[in-house]
This record gives sequence, structure tokens and C-alpha cells, in this order.
Amino acid sequence: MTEHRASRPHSAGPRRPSGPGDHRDQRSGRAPRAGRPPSDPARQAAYEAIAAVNRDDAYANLVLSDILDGFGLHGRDAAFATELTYGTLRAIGTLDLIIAQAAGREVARIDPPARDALRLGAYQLLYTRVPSHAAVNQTVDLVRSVAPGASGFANAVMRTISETTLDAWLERVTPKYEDDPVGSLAVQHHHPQWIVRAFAEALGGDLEETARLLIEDNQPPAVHLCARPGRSDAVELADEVNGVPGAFSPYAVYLNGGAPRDLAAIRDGRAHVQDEGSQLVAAALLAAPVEGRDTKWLDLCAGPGGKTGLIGAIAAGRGAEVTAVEVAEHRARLVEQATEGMPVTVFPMDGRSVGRDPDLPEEAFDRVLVDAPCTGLGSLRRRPESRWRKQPADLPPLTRLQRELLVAALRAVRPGGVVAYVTCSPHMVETQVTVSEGARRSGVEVDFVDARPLLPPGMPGLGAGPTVQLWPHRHGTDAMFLAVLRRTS
Ligand SMILES: C[S@@+](CC[C@H](N)C(=O)[O-])C[C@H]1O[C@@H](n2cnc3c(N)ncnc32)[C@H](O)[C@@H]1O
Repeated sequence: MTEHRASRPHSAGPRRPSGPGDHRDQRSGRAPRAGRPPSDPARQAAYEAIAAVNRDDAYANLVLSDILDGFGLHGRDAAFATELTYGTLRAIGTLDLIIAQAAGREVARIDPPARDALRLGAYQLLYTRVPSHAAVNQTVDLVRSVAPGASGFANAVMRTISETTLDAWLERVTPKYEDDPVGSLAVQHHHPQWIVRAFAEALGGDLEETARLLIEDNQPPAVHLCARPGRSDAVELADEVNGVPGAFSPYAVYLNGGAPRDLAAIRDGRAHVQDEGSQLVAAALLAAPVEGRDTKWLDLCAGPGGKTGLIGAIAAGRGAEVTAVEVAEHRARLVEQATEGMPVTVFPMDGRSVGRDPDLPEEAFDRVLVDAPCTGLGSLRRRPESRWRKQPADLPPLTRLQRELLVAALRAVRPGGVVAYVTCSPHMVETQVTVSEGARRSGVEVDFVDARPLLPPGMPGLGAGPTVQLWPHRHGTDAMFLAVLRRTS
């Protein structure tokens, strides 16, 4: 974000019934003093979104559009509010270190409303071209409306932050790279240390490449569409939506902007929104050679139906039938909607019930996809707050579930058939460790299939095989992991 406008006159305030948009002192119920309007609507909207995320565990991408509507923000104002929200949420770890130094106290000891307003203010000062005086004044006005007693404190903190450049602040709060490279990258590029460590491990310890990944993770991703085979074609779709055909997936179209839900192709089922990496791994399962029958396909973790939508469209053209399993009922319904008119039958059930449920018999399927529930560390670009919410403690229960689902998949596939194990996380514990442990515990014999030739020819950066790890900074996709296993007995 590079621009900023003057604050709006008081009368152009938001239409929300309460919150900072109600220009009243939240505690006293009094209107603010004449001549001291609250900060402008874009900043108030950003504050509301940040506060909802930190206070109510909301997801920014889900709450933001309602908040923007509530404040009557469109076009450039909405874009500014979005940039402030997402940028602040991504950078919270680093902003908090700087605020703590400037305030002389831990951020945990600052009242949440003042703390969130300061985060938003510090982000403007350090990471945007908003003039300092505007960032300071607007933040103090905002604090006055959300935490009236803290406006003097906020003023002092903001002024202290504004006296030092970003580089100088980073110098103060960042560990020296030579002493602590992971800690240093974490602060510079706004990721928790444990995630930086996990990425570095998955990248073979290459810290320069890890830095490139972290930088990419801070960029908002382009929206990718999947042109459903048999219903649409990527080149024609790109023309229709004024997009660009994808670099790798034959089904991918990169959107140049605009809301996908407004597109006729989405509404009439010719395309769906799907990261190109997800398209590639789903198509890879269907590109793996199998001998003999090839008509019974299983998607064991189908909700909300992105990959099932592509697999189902291909199944229609190849005379196959897809069984789609999803444990969460509301997500199973989304799979039904996503696969309307396709040869897909959806079962709202636990994928681990293979062999115990007549709809999921053992050795019955020719191809099986396990798109396992995971930490989602491969798609941090999409949810700015998610990196700070995830914890290493999330891993053990997830990896157990991943292993059990992979074991179920290996039992469901017939000898000679193939299983694709996919995660949207590059964490080695969720990828290599789960795959080797799952294969070992399944009690069936498997061979690893080299997944690289199952992806489009000429794709760079696929590593030494047989598994494949896609990366935002190498491929422009989410960091999808793919292992393909053939059952041999
Ligand atoms: C990574 S998401 C799948 C995304 C989906 N394949 C797509 O492309 O849209 C994992 C899904 O697995 C589901 N899930 C979790 N545990 C499951 C289980 N035991 N059996 C079946 N599905 C499960 C989750 O509810 C979630 O919808």
C-alpha cells in the first residue's frame, strides 16, 4: 500500500450501529469532543477486523467483507482497509516486539483494544507510506474511541516508534543472523520460529531459500481458477474472465482481480476457485499408471470438494465413478454442491471406517486420494492470522489422524491400484514421516511411484523424488506435498 487519503469528514462515518463507527466514547457513552473525530473509516474497519481476529478468534478473510460493507467502504478505501488488516495481522510478531520496546512493557500487559490499535498504527508507521503524523494522529484518535483512558499512552508509544526507522527498529529487536539465523529470519519476515525451522528443514537446511519462501508467504496470492475438464477450457476461460492461463496446470487460470463469485463460469459450474498446486496434485493421482480396471476412485477427505470437483469432472470423461468421503456433515454437503452433475457419490462418514462400513470395502478402489487434514502451513499466504494461531502442539493429533487415514486408504485400494497422499503443509512430520510410518503400519506391501513425471513436463524445482513438494516461491502455488504409493499385495 503506498497511498493515503485525508481522513473523511465526520459525517462520512460508518453505518455500523456500534463499535468505533458509533462515534461515542465506548465507556462513557458520550460523543467525542468536538474537533476530535475518530480515525477514518478505513482504519476503523481494519481495527474492527484485527480486534475480531484477536478477541473472538475470527478469520480475517471471513469477517472483513462484512466489516467493509458495514463501514460502506468500496474500491480504494476497501483495498486500503484490507491491506492494513492483512499486513498488520501478518506482522504481529514483529510489531509486538517493537511496541514492547517503545512502551517499556510487554504487549500482554497492554489492554487489548489499545494494543490492537497500536499494532495497526505501528504497521502504518513502519510498513506503509502513510505519513508519520497521519499514522500517529489517526491511531491516537482510534485509541481515544476504543480505549479512552489509553490515548496519552498511545500517543507516547506512537511518537517513540515514529522517531526510528524500520531498519533501526529491526536492528534492535532482531537476533543477529550469525548467532540465531532462524530467530533472525522469523522477526524479519514475520513468522513464528518453529514454522521457519520447519520450512528450513523441508528445504534441506537452505536458509537463503527459506528467506525467499518467507517473503513469498507475505504476498497476497493471486486467485486461481480451475477450468473443469469437459465443461470448459483454460484458454477460453482465461479470455472470458480476462485472466491468464496457468503456468503448469492445464486447467489453471490466474485471475487478474475481481471477485470470483461474480463470474458466470463459477456460477454455472464450468470452473471453480482452486490453487494451481491443488489442481496439480489431484491430476497427478489420475495420471499414475494402473493396470486393469480403472473406474472406481475414492476421495477419502473430500470436503469442501475442490479436488473432488476436478476429479469428478475428469471421471465423467473417463467413465469412472468417484466415492467421496467427508466426516463433517456440512462439508459433505459442500462436496455435493461442488460435484453436481458429476459421477460422484458423497458419504458423510469417517474415512477410517474402511473395511468396517459396506460403503467403504477393502481392496475395492483403483485410485484413492487422501488429502489429509493438516496444519495448513503451506497456505499461510491465504490467512494472515493463521501463522500465529498454529502451535507445534497441533501436530501430534493431526499426524496420528493422517497416518490412520493413509492406512485406511492403503486398505481401500486394490493391489495394483494407487494412493496419492497429499497435504497442504511442507512440515516433514506431516509429509515424509507420516507417509513412511503409514506405509509401514498398513500391513500391505507398497512401492513409491515417482510423482515427478505425473506433473506437467518441464516443471522446475521438483527435487530428487519420488515424492514432490511444491512451493509458493518456486511454483507460485501453495506448498502442497504429494506422495504416490502403489499397492503391490
Ligand atoms: C485438507 S481438507 C480436504 C480438502 C479437499 N480435498 C478439497 O480439495 O477441497 C481435509 C478434510 O478432511 C476432513 N476429515 C478430517 N478427518 C476426517 C476423517 N476421519 N474422515 C474423513 N474426512 C476427514 C476434514 O473435515 C476436511 O474437510
